[in-house]
Amino acid sequence: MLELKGVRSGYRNYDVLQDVDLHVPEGRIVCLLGHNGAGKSTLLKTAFGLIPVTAGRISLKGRDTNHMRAQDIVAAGMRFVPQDGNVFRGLSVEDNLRIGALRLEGDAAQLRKRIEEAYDFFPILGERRANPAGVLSGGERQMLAVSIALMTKPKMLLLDEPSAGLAPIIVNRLFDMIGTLRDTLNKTILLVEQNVNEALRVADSAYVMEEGHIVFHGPSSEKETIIRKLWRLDAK
Ligand SMILES: Nc1ncnc2c1ncn2[C@@H]1O[C@H](COP(=O)(O)OP(=O)(O)OP(=O)(O)O)[C@@H](O)[C@H]1O
Repeated sequence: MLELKGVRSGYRNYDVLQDVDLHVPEGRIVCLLGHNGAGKSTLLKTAFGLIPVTAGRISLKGRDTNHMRAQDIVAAGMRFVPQDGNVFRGLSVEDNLRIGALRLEGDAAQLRKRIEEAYDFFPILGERRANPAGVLSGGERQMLAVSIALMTKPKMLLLDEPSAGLAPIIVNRLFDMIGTLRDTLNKTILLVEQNVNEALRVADSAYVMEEGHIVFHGPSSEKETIIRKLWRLDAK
């Protein structure tokens, strides 16, 4: 579904990503792990067309997206859920969903259907539909952020640390929900996470990043090796 080959990208005059190869197969959850500043968010933003590629190639469903803008990447079937600022706090839950639907605004029946689908998937959002997003709990806000992205029926989601700041019990439910997105809605997901245990519980495979380089790629069952990589216990 998503393929990065030899990708370099970064900010102003320096590259953060260094020859990154990464593959997210269709219908799978792939998690991207690494310490703060390793380049994980930069990778997601690059894949979503928010940061230009200086070398290498990115493709989505076999189509080159290197020079595509984020809005065209959305149209091609991918949505990005950033870590912060992923909902309009002053707007109601329902208005957030409307905005998430982008160009569907003109088709009232389609829009209503998608909103109801969001409420079916997350009943708590239906109960809170008239509330401002700013009063939702952290977990509810993440559900809304994901639902906003789902409004255009993307095939692929990029999720940047969805569990940040959430209580452990909520984190557990959130990851169950991420697994359900794959298992019942057939979504393909690239997930950046600090919560290694929960991410590996639902992911099919994992990448570990260090200083802009991929230093490990393998199935999520190789948890011990992954943790050794993260703790830098392996000799380089
Ligand atoms: N807008 C920016 N301008 C310049 N440098 C940036 C910018 N955003 C990030 N960086 C730098 O790029 C490097 C990678 O940052 P990035 O946010 O991708 O890391 P990360 O692995 O997602 O970290 P975290 O887990 O803390 O979110 C860091 O050195 C960071 O300081």
